[in-house]
Amino acid sequence: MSDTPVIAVEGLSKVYDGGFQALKEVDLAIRRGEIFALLGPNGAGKTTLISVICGLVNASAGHVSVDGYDNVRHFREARSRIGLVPQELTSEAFSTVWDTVSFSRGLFGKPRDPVHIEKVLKSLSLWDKRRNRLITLSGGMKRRVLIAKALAHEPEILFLDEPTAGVDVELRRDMWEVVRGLRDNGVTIILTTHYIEEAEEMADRIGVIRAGELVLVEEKHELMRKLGRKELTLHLREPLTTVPERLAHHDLRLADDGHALVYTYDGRHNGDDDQAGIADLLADLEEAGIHFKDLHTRQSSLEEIFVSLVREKA
Ligand SMILES: Nc1ncnc2c1ncn2[C@@H]1O[C@H](COP(=O)(O)OP(=O)(O)OP(=O)(O)O)[C@@H](O)[C@H]1O
Repeated sequence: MSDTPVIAVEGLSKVYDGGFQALKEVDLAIRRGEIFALLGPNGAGKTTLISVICGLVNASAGHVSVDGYDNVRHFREARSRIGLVPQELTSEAFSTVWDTVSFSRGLFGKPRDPVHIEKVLKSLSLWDKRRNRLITLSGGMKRRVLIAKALAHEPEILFLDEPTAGVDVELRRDMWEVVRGLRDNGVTIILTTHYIEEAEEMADRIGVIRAGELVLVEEKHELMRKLGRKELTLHLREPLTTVPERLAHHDLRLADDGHALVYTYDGRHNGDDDQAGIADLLADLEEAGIHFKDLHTRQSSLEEIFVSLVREKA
């Protein structure tokens, strides 16, 4: 993986006609070969950001370079490196899979290359359906056709706008496999999603956009480690009505009508600190004569982290 970002966004702002500012001085560097998930509430500016990077919407200020090419001055070079997967198939209902995908390649001025189209269709398990008209395909296959179209001109970078919006769980997992496969073949992937689970499952890095500002860009694991909270739940033999005074210095609360004690600790202090905290707690419990019959731990999900982040910045 080279160090030069495959996409460099600098000081990008967008004010739409009418004066609405949808992006505010966004800086972002996408690494070659990564899966980057852009998260944000409705109207945060995700689609605007993608559209500006892809050259579909003009920026009001700032620059974007794609593989070293300025996306305005060298639009063709920049755009040819990008595949864009929209949410839905428009028109073309009566074309065949093969024709639709081949046509997309032509739009980028690339010479016909049946071998490449065959490779793309096979990689997306669409080969058997190549003679089918789009109207005869299932929802999942149509989504695959969208990806095939975006890959027809051999882009290095693939943007997926809400790749699994409104699809069932099985198809979602299936799409995740497809996207991972593309990444394994060296394609850089940028996806927007409302499903935090999707980012948690797939992304190497996560960017959170809120009201046009990129409020955070972080390695997924780092984000979960830094902001994640951990919980230890002790299921008690005898229920308690209050947390005993001698345990008050631990961060404890009662749950399950006094049948459980929940100890919350910070994901930040992984390691010795926590070990000491839990060991102290257990010793104090023993001394207080509180016995438990079972315990379990959990770590906060990206969803919880995200909700607290968006709330924090509000
Ligand atoms: N052509 C336009 N003219 C004026 N305002 C626009 C235009 N397109 C988008 N906006 C506004 O810019 C803001 C960002 O929109 P954008 O579509 O980028 O958000 P998003 O994060 O993709 O949202 P969603 O998750 O709902 O798709 C919104 O307030 C939207 O109303």
